[in-house]
Amino acid sequence: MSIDAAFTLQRPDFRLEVEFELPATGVTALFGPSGCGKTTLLRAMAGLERCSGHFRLGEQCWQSEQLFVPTHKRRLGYVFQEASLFAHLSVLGNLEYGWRRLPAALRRADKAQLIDWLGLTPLLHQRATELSGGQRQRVAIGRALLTSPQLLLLDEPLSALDTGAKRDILPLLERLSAQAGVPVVYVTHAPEEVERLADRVLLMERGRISHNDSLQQALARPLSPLFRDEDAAGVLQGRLGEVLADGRLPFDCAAGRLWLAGHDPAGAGGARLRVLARDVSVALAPVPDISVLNQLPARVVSLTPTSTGQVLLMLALTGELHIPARLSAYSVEQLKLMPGSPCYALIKAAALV
Ligand SMILES: Nc1ncnc2c1ncn2[C@@H]1O[C@H](COP(=O)(O)OP(=O)(O)OP(=O)(O)O)[C@@H](O)[C@H]1O
Repeated sequence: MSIDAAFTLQRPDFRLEVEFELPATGVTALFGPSGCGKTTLLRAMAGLERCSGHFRLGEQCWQSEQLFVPTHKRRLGYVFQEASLFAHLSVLGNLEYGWRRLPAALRRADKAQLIDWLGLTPLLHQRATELSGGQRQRVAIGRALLTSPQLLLLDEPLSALDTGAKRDILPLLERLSAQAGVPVVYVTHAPEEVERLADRVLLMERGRISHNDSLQQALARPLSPLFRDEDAAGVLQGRLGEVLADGRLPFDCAAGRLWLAGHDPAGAGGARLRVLARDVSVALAPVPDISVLNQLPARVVSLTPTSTGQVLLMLALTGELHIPARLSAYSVEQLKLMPGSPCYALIKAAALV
C-alpha cells in the first residue's frame, strides 16, 4: 500500500508544486527550511488547503480531478505545533471527543491501553487549561489516535516544548506509527528528530520536493541539509544487547557488530546509533593494537572537499548503509583513496540517538 500525492497551489508569493509516492507505513519526515511549504503540504494532505492535484491512500481516493473529500470525512489525525484542546473539557472529555463521534465498528484503538501508554491516567479529570505544554501535547496525540485514523499528520509537535517535555514525548513518538499501525507524516526542521524518528525523508525547498529518500539515502548525501553544526553524521539502526562485565555493550546492525563503551542504555532492544564524520578514521587494512573498538570493512563511495580544506568521505558499510568520515586532504592523498576503494572504517565514538 502506498500514499500517492500531487498538489499544486499558487499564492501571491509562494507556489507549492509537489508530486510524490510513499510507502503507507512508518514515519516520513517532511524536512526543510522555514517557509518552504511544509505546513502547507500537510494541510493539503488533510484537505484543509484547496489545491489542484490528487491524493490517494492505498485504495482510497481523498482527492482527484473529480473528487474532494472534506477534512471531516477523511480518517486522519492532525497534531499541531501547539495542542488546541477544548478548554471547557477535562482531559478525558478531550480524549473522547473524536472517539464518541466514531461509529463503534470503526473504533480500533484500545482506549484504556492508549491512555496508560501516554501516561494520562492520573490526569484524566484535570481541566485542559491546567496542563503543561507536554501534557497537552500528549492529550492531543491521544485524541488523534482515538479516532482510529488511517493517516497521522504531525506538524512540529515538539517545537513549543521545553527540553524536559521533549525528552518525555520523543520515546512515545518513536513508537507512534507501530502503536497506531498507520503511516505518520511528521513536519520538522530539527535534524535530531529526523535521525531519531524517521524512516523516510521528504526534503523540501521553496515549495518543491527536492528528494524523496530513505533516512539512509538522505544521510548519504555529502551536502545533506540534515547535517548540523557543520558536521556530517550517519545513523545505524540495530539492536542493543546486554552490557558485558567489562562494560562493553554490543550493538548489532546490518554492517555487523559494534561495541559501545561507557553507555548507560535504557535497555536492550531496537536502537539507533549516530556516528559523526569527525569520529571516523580510515585505514586500508585492519589495525591491530589500537584503542578503537570498532573496525568495519567499507568502500569509499564519494569524496567531497570541504570549505575547511578537509575531505568528506561517504563510506558504504553495506549496500544502503553509509557513514561519513572527515579526513585531511593529505591523508586522502597518502592512502590513495578514490570512489570504489576498499577500506576499513575505524569508528572512534558513536552515540545512541
Ligand atoms: N494562509 C496563508 N496565506 C498566504 N500565504 C501563506 C499562508 N500560510 C503560509 N503562507 C506562506 O506560504 C509559504 C509556505 O508557508 P508554510 O507555513 O507552509 O512553510 P513552512 O515550511 O511550514 O514554514 P515553518 O517551518 O516556518 O513553519 C510561506 O511563504 C508563507 O508565508
